[in-house]
Amino acid sequence: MAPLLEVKDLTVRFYTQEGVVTAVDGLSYRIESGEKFGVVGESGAGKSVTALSVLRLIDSPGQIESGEILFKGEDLLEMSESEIRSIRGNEIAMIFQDAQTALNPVYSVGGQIAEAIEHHLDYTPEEARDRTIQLLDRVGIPEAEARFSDYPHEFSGGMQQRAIIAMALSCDPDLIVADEPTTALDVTIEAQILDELRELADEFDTAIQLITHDLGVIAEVCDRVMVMYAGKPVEKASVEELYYDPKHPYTVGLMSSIPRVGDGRDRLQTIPGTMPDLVELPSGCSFHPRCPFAEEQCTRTEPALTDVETGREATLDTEHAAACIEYTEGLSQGLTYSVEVDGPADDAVSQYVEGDSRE
Ligand SMILES: Nc1ncnc2c1ncn2[C@@H]1O[C@H](COP(=O)(O)OP(=O)(O)OP(=O)(O)O)[C@@H](O)[C@H]1O
Repeated sequence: MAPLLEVKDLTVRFYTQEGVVTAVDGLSYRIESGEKFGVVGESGAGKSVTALSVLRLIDSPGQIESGEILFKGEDLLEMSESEIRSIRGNEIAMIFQDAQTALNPVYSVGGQIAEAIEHHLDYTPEEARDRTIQLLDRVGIPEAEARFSDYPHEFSGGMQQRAIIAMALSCDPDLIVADEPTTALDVTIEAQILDELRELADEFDTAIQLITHDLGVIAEVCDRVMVMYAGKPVEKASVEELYYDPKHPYTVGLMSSIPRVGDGRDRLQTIPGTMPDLVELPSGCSFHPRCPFAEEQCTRTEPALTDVETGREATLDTEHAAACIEYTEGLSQGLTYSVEVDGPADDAVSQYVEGDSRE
């Protein structure tokens, strides 16, 4: 059976007055049926553009330049507008950060969900209403039946986001693309909603592509993760591997921004510097100007995404891949640093935070 989603060599550009922005550059990844796949990186990494591409929602001045987006083996980029519309909201649902734009203020919350169910699943109005109430209840809305007719403004932000999740699940999609679904919420509510999202997606066997700038959110929900920097994947691994054995210096830097229980800090250090201008990327490895481990050759050589075990170029089947010259095949000596950690990356993180590069 074909994998649920396979993105191959996707490149997306925006033609702006400042120049041509390559927001996504030769990106490939795969999501298996039922899998929870995280995409993480700072603002401007190309996460949202990737998500919008999967839904074929890139508008001018943006353009999908090349690549394939295979959904159950069929290329979404080759489909007609009407074919893609029947997939959107039906087989692939989406959840965005801003609930306000997803819920129409002039219709009741329950009414909107029920209408989507009637339309997509061919239910009678009564069946759709019952299923809506069940779903609202399942996502944790108290007295779901009584609240069916409430308008969006009568829901708190957290409840609105729960309703959006109910809406996304209502048509039993195979894939939910969730872009920063809980960023606007308070941390406790965020954790509850992420738990529910994960639980419901497991129950319905729905795959998730979860986009976030927060590795803590990935840990709550995902099985596998792709770290993006300046439009490219810099590391791909299972969540466990990524946390216990991160290979790319950027990943380690992102870890230093996860708040830890008991460390007394709220949001911690962020990686010094900012994402480069995507119109004119630095030479060599795009991350080198911010990398505390960078050496001269990092300014000249752009590292391919490499299997960290074999040193060969990564494929979609590679378990753990990183795009750092440290892992590139043929490098006679490698770099002198190593990001090796026993615990959850603590040593490497503190090394990073202190700006202390290797010997
Ligand atoms: N409509 C647009 N017009 C021009 N450039 C755009 C547009 N949308 C995105 N871009 C470019 O693509 C880059 C990647 O954007 P994207 O929204 O995917 O980043 P992101 O990783 O999702 O960050 P964020 O968390 O801020 O959304 C941006 O830095 C910007 O340069």
